[in-house]
Amino acid sequence: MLDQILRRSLLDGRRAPMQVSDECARTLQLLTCLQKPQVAIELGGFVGYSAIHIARGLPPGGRLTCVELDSELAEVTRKNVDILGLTDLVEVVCRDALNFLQSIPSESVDMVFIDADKRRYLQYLRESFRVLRRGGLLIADDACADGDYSSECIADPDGSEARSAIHSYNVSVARTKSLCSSLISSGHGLMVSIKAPRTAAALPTVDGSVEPIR
Ligand SMILES: C[S@@+](CC[C@H](N)C(=O)[O-])C[C@H]1O[C@@H](n2cnc3c(N)ncnc32)[C@H](O)[C@@H]1O
Repeated sequence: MLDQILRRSLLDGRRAPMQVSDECARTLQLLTCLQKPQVAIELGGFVGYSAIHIARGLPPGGRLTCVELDSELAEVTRKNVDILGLTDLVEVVCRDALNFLQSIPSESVDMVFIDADKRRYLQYLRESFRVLRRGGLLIADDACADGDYSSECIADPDGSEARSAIHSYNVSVARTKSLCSSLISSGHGLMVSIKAPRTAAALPTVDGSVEPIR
């Protein structure tokens, strides 16, 4: 059923497939099951494939907000979520991901999955770090930076800006003592980080350096 939905959503040939791999989707579902988030956020919905897997891993009472900039894709995601009977669990918001994150109160979110504009990964990191509660889970797709990003952004035709931003993201999470991170090699790589449950010592900055928490 899920495969049929995905195939139908891509069939018109206007969209290059950019959803996570099947293996990655299962890993996301598994991580969601383990984290048991009440409040989860996904940045970059596309046609809803990863959103559906995250939603399937949610505990009772848990909700996912899926943020997608493209109104047509947001509508396709809504439709696909509805076909699978997950409408009560997923809200699809048509909005810029960074702008959305900036509107969220600090330490109010249990899980963030980053998969929107690759060039903005460091900004997403900083805002996600702020909105995550201690013990919150942060997952970033494409951590191996080995995908073809040429179809994702007209302003970055060879994907070099995307690759460089992902690299800076990886360096930044590795240097941030208040994040415990590890790379899972599903698909193009999932960088998985937990915000330290105890006193945070430092937070990431947009240039990849680390500054102490005041
Ligand atoms: C790689 S796809 C997401 C795939 C999806 N997570 C999945 O696995 O099924 C990236 C998506 O991010 C969306 N996007 C790009 N820039 C964005 C932005 N600034 N804010 C929100 N969404 C954005 C694109 O329209 C695209 O649908």
